[in-house]
Amino acid sequence: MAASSSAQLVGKLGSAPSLPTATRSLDRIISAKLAQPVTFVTGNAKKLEEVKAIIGGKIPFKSVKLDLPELQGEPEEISKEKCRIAARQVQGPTLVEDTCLCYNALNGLPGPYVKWFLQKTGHEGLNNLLLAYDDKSAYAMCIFSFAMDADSEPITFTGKTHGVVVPARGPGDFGWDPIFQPDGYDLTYAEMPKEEKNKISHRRRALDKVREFFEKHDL
Ligand SMILES: O=c1nc[nH]c2c1ncn2[C@H]1C[C@H](O)[C@@H](COP(=O)(O)OP(=O)(O)OP(=O)(O)O)O1
Ligand SMILES: [Mg+2]
Repeated sequence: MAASSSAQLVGKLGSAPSLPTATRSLDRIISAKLAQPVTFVTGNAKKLEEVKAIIGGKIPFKSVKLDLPELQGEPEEISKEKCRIAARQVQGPTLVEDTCLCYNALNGLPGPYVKWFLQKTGHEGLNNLLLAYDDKSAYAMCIFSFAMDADSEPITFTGKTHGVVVPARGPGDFGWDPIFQPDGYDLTYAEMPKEEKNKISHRRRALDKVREFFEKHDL
């Protein structure tokens, strides 16, 4: 971020020292038009493709490819911490997201750890995790976090799509898409045309909230 706009933001923060951090950060967002486009940080090209297809042109953003740490904890905290780490590098308005695949029979696991299960055990392993259970239902969840800069408390936006876990069907070019079949469809995410997935996906639902927030605050 340019030194002048950074100083301007710090000035706004300094003017409301008694407010709780989250309120203060929202106050700064409301009162400060973005001095530079949002930087969406991800190491995943497929995510970026979907984010572009869903909000490209609606929210001006650029992207940076960084290998962010895979953190542990509750999904919302993971996403916020990921945003704080990314914002330190970006030095300006920062957007990240963390994606979970949550099995109801396993009280939300593998959740944020799905990346490792996928990497180590593949689609078959992700199915086998549910062998002991009749309940194959799951939800895909995306939590975006946005921060004005490294000093701001990130704000989160969550989107969920419910469905069932099935043996892999369809192209295997994006994560666990072949084993997730959203409710109301006979097709897995992988079998759907991209435009269809982007209409109903966890990512779409979260990004609708991000967009509303940007519109509401005229960013
Ligand atoms: O819509 C999706 N459909 C299928 N698979 C997906 C989707 N979205 C993320 N995924 C995969 C990527 C990774 O294996 C894990 C989430 O981990 P997650 O840390 O959020 O993603 P990542 O490390 O690939 O990229 P990033 O640099 O943004 O953290 O689920
Ligand atoms: Mg990651």
